Amino acid sequence: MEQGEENLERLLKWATEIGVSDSAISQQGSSLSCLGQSLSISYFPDAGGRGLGAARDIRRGELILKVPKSALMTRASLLKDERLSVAIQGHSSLSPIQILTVGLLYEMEKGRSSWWSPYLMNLPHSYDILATFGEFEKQALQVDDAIWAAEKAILKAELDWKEANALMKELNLKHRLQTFRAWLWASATISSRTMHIPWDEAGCLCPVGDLFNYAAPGEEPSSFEDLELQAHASSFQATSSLHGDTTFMLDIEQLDACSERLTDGCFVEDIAAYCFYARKNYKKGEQVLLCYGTYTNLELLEHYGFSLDENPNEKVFIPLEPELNSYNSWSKESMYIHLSGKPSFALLCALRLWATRPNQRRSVAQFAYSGCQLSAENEIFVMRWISDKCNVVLKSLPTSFGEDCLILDAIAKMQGLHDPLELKNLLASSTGQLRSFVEVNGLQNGEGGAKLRSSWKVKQTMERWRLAVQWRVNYKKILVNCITHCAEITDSLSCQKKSPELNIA
Ligand SMILES: C[S@@+](CC[C@H](N)C(=O)[O-])C[C@H]1O[C@@H](n2cnc3c(N)ncnc32)[C@H](O)[C@@H]1O
Repeated sequence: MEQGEENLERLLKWATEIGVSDSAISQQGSSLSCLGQSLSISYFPDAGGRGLGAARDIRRGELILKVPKSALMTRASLLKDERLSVAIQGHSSLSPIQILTVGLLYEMEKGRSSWWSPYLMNLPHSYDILATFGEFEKQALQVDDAIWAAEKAILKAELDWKEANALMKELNLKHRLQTFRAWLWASATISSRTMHIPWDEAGCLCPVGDLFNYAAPGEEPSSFEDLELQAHASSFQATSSLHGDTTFMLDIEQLDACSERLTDGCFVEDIAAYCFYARKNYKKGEQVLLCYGTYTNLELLEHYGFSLDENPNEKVFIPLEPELNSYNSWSKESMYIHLSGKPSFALLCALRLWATRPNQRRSVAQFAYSGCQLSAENEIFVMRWISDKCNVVLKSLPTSFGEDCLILDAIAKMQGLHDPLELKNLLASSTGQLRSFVEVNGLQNGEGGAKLRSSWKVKQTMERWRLAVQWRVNYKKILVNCITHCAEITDSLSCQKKSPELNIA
């Protein structure tokens, strides 16, 4: 058996002993594995890698996993260690997340003697959140807002680490656990894996529960989603009561308590356990996904180290005239382009009003705010204005959408090639941004292919570079879609204007 498999087996055995269960019927200690009834660990190459699959057909709203409070790694559970607890008292300025981060490193130091060791040894060895990006990957984001987000994330991580240095020294952590690299690992673990708990803003690490990969919530308002889920949950409550097992209920208050993070998992006070509920029906073998919250791709990259090609919550902001804000009460955050390329409701309203003669604005404001077109001329002006802005943004970036798609293909090819000779030839023939990657990573000599294949660091840089290019491809795709959308509207309105009986102006 491979080391990875052995480690997973150890995790499942330990989790079973401490009461983690994917079965609605409590079977602490009586089952060989805490999984197998509803879920099983599988590998999903296109959606998060290691994750949890349905071990049977699952109905929406069903409780699929329960992790007792005693298994959660929280600040409170870590601070049961007296040495840590005493040391922390002298560092009251550290934030809850900094304390959880130090606590995690402190447990890592304990190695096999840590109570959480079966869990800790199954954590990823490295992460790709924005704070881990080097200069090359950061610049590969191309868009100022994204580069700033990366810079901010890196500076924040450095500052947090420096502030926690004294405590780590006092705890006498091994040198390698006191490095910025180790800090990045621990803070990325916390950023990408913690779940909300009502009693601690730092959240908790939830063994087994943190194996669920992410699915974005749809476009429907979350309150509607919640209501639907609540309705289903009440029927689940009735069913489970029939079995005389009232512990497996998800009531409305508990559901409301599910917060920004894993919104379909929440801590249920009555049974003192973290509970996970299926957000839709699943067929046996399908990956069971969880919604960690509503995130744009940049936010996903920042906190979780991945982005989605089809993220319904993606937003692309285009530069707006400063005076635009004085004509409306929409916030800047509400004026953006959707995944589909369509302008947001607020952006359209604001621009329609802004494009109206000042002395007419008052009289048409009501129409504009209800989302109506004001006239064909007005709409055509607005569409052309948006389209021009999108074009300006696209042209200001160093590479085009088409070039980026080719770069992504080339990266995929490099990541998939295993023959050093083929890799060497590919590297030798590289041009443009691929050439820059080759040079920055010292791959230009004859050994480049072998280095690319064997160096963990180069592979990591390439994966982060891929993530940056993938992010900007999706960003540009939305701008391209928006230009197409604007052209379609403009064309159709121009045609209508030419036929007087259809003129809507
Ligand atoms: C809570 S963990 C999920 C389990 C994780 N795959 C593992 O092997 O431990 C969250 C991490 O999984 C990965 N992930 C989750 N959902 C994903 C998705 N839809 N696409 C790509 N990566 C995803 C990201 O690396 C993210 O930081």
